[in-house]
Amino acid sequence: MDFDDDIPTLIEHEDQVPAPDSASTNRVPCTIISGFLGAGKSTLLRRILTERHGYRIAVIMNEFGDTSSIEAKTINISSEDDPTAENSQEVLELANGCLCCSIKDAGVAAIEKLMQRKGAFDHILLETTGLADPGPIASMFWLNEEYAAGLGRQISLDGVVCVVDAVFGQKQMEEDHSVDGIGESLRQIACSDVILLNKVDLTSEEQLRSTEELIQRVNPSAPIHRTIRGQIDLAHIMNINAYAGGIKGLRSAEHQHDDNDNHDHAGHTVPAKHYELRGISSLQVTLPTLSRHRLQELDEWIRTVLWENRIPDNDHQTGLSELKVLRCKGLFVMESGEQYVLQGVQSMYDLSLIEGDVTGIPDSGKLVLIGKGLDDSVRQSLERLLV
Ligand SMILES: Nc1nc2c(ncn2[C@@H]2O[C@H](COP(=O)(O)OP(=O)(O)OP(=O)(O)O)[C@@H](O)[C@H]2O)c(=O)[nH]1
Repeated sequence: MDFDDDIPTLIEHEDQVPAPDSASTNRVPCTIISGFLGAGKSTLLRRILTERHGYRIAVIMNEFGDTSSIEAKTINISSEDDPTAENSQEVLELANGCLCCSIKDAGVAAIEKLMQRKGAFDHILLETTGLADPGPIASMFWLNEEYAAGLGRQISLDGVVCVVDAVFGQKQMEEDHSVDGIGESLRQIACSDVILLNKVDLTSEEQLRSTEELIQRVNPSAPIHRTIRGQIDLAHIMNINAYAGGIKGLRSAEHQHDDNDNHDHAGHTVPAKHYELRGISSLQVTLPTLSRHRLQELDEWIRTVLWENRIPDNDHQTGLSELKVLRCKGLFVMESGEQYVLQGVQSMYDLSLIEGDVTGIPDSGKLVLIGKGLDDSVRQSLERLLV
């Protein structure tokens, strides 16, 4: 089931995965696959490695696991600096043109080395371990896009996909503990751009709805797709451009419903929705059209929240353990007609002007924050800034 009709999303789904070179750059998009322990990440990736989809995808897995069912030849890619086996990579070349690479070093350098030896790919899928927080990994790739030289610049972060176990997912989320109150399964959901609710063959409709509701409370902006053994149209997880500043990915936002919007007491509309689950919460705010000055103020507000973990107009809230944004997305519509896209992961964020044709993009802006401590005081602070 998709929540696309009910909840706002900044991610577009297309019937076909767009041609790899249709993007404005020739960077190889990288999708991070996160997910709960045993939820079905490897099953999804193994399916992609064996299916005939016409794409040359490099799949980077934690371990090959049982690859005996996959027809592949092994290639050893050793480093020029270290021709001995120590830092070499073992790569499987699959019949459908995909490459499967098991890495101990999940860093950008390992992928660059792979690209140097085997040429560019149409797409890279990177599996994280079931206990990994995808936020820092996503930041690393994003940072790399900005600062890396050479090959590193050719990799761009496309999106983060989280595979959730339909049977145990709800329990995992409800029992998720950690020192700072946000356990790994909640972090994974919070940082995701797309959720796959997998193993739906093993549970009831009631359980599925209840799990979907919980997921939605943690991350209202990620579409949820139900899957069995990772069966998913690749267009839902590849080339989603979740971190790009372009207009792709924004058009579906016009289908958003705001039935439960809040109105402030002065009668102004700064509609907001707030959800919370075990310390992790999200805040969605519909934004009015912005003047340039207001945009600067909003930009400053976001920087303070992201970098100082506090709201700007509340000096008493030192908040380092209170307020923490894990993911933010936004669309800002200017009085001049210009539109800006905000993308943020952890403390990194990017505000970029949408260039070209903006037809079909909604005329009201939106800000979605996902993290910890996003309570009424944060919403009110935004209202004070915007109204
Ligand atoms: N019935 C059913 N079983 C599934 C489905 N998806 C995966 N499985 C099984 O669930 C088990 C775990 O799947 P994996 O793909 O290994 O899960 P994973 O997320 O990679 O696991 P870790 O890497 O250990 O976190 C395997 O035995 C799969 O065959 C599904 O949709 N339905």
